[in-house]
Amino acid sequence: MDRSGGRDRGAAVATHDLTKHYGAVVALDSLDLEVRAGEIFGFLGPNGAGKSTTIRLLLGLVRPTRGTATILGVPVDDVARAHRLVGYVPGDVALWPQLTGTETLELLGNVAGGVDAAFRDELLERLQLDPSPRVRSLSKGNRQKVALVAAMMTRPEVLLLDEPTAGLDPLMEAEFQLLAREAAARGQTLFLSSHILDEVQDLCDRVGILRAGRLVEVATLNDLRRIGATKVEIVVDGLLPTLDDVPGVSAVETVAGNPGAVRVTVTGSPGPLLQRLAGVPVVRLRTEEPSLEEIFLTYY
Ligand SMILES: Nc1ncnc2c1ncn2[C@@H]1O[C@H](COP(=O)(O)OP(=O)(O)OP(=O)(O)O)[C@@H](O)[C@H]1O
Repeated sequence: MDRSGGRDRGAAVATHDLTKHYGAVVALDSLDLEVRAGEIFGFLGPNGAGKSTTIRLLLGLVRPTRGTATILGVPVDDVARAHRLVGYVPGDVALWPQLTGTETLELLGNVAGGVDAAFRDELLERLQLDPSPRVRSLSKGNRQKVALVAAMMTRPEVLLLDEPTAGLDPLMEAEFQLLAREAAARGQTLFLSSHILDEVQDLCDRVGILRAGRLVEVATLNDLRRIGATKVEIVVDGLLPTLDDVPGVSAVETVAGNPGAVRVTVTGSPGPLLQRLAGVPVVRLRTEEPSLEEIFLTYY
């Protein structure tokens, strides 16, 4: 979905052959990715897949072994310019323990510039964060909220968020989702890493799936659902036609005790199966869509 309001600003995030080795470990292997301006892009993968490494590379916090990355056309190694365009929440939020939340936001706001104080206060209220205690005495979830407010309060063009809702309770997670949608509606781009499918499935336009440092898929969630195999149970009155050779049909299982019943798995269009069943007295046809969880497990 294009939420950029028709503005054509090119790719918000673009990487080419982006690669990071740590000794013998290939944390990220030749990533080619384009995230469009104004989209909410989910970056999914199991622990250790390379999500945080990618975000650190985009922030210029680590240097690539090979390859390039840009934020709205600005090379990420031009740190001063690139950081004017981004807000971020790191995976392991590290803040100054001796400062209060308010002081932290003031400090980070001075560095970033362009803080809208009214919007910052709205964020604090909506995330129900009292920023007056010292950071050292804040819970993990509340520290996460400080980082979220700091990332969002300047309304940056691009938000790079590494597991942004880690430690938030479900109510606050829902509020974060609202804030993320509002940001995208304003034309901001969100790049959201997560290993939790639920977190991205309601929010993201497209997702990239990373496994062991390699991008294995980039697709909309609807496309992913279509890629998955649908289970179909068919009951006919009489003899079943042969189904093994129907294009897209696999895992044909008969049902014990019922010679007219069969379970099959269909990938892609169900058309060929329906053609084969034309003229057969079908008494029951039940389909079961794959859950996104099942689809993701096939990638992981
Ligand atoms: N500083 C480092 N030194 C050595 N190896 C590292 C370093 N940082 C990351 N790695 C390795 O690179 C790989 C990718 O790690 P990364 O933190 O990017 O994964 P991730 O997808 O963010 O995982 P998680 O969901 O657990 O945060 C892992 O094998 C990790 O052990």
